Amino acid sequence: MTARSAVAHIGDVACSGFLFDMDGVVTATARVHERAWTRLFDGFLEERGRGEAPFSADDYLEYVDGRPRVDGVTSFLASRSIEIPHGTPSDPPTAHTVCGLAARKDEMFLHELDEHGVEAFPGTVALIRRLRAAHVAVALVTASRNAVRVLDAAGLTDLFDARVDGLDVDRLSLAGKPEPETYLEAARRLGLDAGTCVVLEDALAGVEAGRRGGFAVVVGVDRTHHADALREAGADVVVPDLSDLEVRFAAA
Ligand SMILES: O=P(O)(O)OC[C@H]1O[C@@H](O)[C@H](O)[C@@H](O)[C@@H]1O
Repeated sequence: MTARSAVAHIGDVACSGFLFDMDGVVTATARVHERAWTRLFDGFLEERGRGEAPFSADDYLEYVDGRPRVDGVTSFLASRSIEIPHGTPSDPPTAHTVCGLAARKDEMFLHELDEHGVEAFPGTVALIRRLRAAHVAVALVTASRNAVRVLDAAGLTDLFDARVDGLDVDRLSLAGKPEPETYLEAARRLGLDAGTCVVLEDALAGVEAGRRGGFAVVVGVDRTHHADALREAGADVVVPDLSDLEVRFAAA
């Protein structure tokens, strides 16, 4: 539970906790994931040799973005009616299983990360710093199992009062986004009710999680021109960057 107890307003709504997704909201890593997924699935589809359509930007937004890694593989393969064995988490990246493909994708993602480093979005970092200065609670909620590595690389490790990541999803058997369980767990760790917290998300699955969880406000961050889809998934407010979000501060 956090000692922070102030509120900030979005419109007329008083919010005690701000729950930030990571990839695409805090750090510019959504595109890094998307590139790794595209290499993975295009390679996989080509190996099958059936002339199937390549993995597209829409496939990424619909089936993969925001979901835990293995769920991303399962969800995309199901969309193409492709069935392969699930395998086990210890499968090597060469295995022709769901877990093997997930391991292969992680190799590709980490390689890109090491090569290019991680950038944070200045508008998001500035908002988090204003919230912290005003004693409003902030948490990070990500499906990624690489959260610590990404935050460390961006120099943001100490910015959050609580963190729920892909390792927690496994350890606590939480259902990943689009289910609301990771966001609810973050609110619980802050000692707050979902109805007093804001969810800030760029992924359709994450916005959907915020809507299903009964959070006070769901903010969609539209960096890839999918504002309508974010609204349809349940975003109350859509902004191109969090520097555009109007937040008013007031004592609790
Ligand atoms: O593979 P990781 O680092 O555990 O991340 C899992 C997922 O995390 C989400 O935040 C990304 O939107 C997905 O693209 C990614 O697959």
